[in-house]
Amino acid sequence: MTPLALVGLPGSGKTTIGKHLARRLGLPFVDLDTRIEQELGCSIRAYFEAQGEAAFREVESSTLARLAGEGPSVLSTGGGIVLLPQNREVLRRQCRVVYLRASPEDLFQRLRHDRKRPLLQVADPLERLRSLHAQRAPLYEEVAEVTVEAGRERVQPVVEAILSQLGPATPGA
Ligand SMILES: Nc1ncnc2c1ncn2[C@@H]1O[C@H](COP(=O)(O)OP(=O)(O)O)[C@@H](O)[C@H]1O
Ligand SMILES: O=C(O)C1=C[C@@H](OP(=O)(O)O)[C@@H](O)[C@H](O)C1
Ligand SMILES: [Mg+2]
Repeated sequence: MTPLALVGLPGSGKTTIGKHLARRLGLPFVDLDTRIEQELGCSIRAYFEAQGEAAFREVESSTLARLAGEGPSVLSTGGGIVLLPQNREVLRRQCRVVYLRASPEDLFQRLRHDRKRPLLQVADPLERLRSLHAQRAPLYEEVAEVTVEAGRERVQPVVEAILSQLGPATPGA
């Protein structure tokens, strides 16, 4: 059985929804960013600031490749996981992928006071979210088997929408 991977922009709920979904399916929950932080021994924001984004992407890519081969789980990724082609290949071939779709405006409302996300620590985070959305939405769509609206719905209805769209072949169901 393959991992169920959640993709989407920062704040779309990958970590939050992933925990609920894993509990519902009786599967282990793995948050890629948390795993990376444990392995690096520092926060992603600190690593970004010290080593730069390219170094983070390398660590992220090798961690994804390893976790995707570890068996069934709900795997919450980071928002930039789709940037490298090799990650898209791993997601397409080795995972069932759910895209949590949300508008930059809704995400800005959620994240305006959040200080953990390095890419949003800029003068105009809404503009940054708009440009991340323009760049990444086609990439999320390219890897996703299922897309659910996650910007305005509460957590539980998003979980139900995912389960009903994935259907009976859902791992662990
Ligand atoms: N469907 C939702 N409705 C309301 N708040 C949400 C929803 N999904 C996530 N949140 C909140 O938004 C913030 C970002 O969620 P998070 O799960 O960290 O997103 P991601 O992992 O995609 O960056 C958290 O404070 C979380 O509680
Ligand atoms: O969008 C991105 O490029 C990133 C999103 C973050 O995860 P979330 O999507 O959970 O915020 C984290 O992986 C890192 O800060 C980079
Ligand atoms: Mg997250």
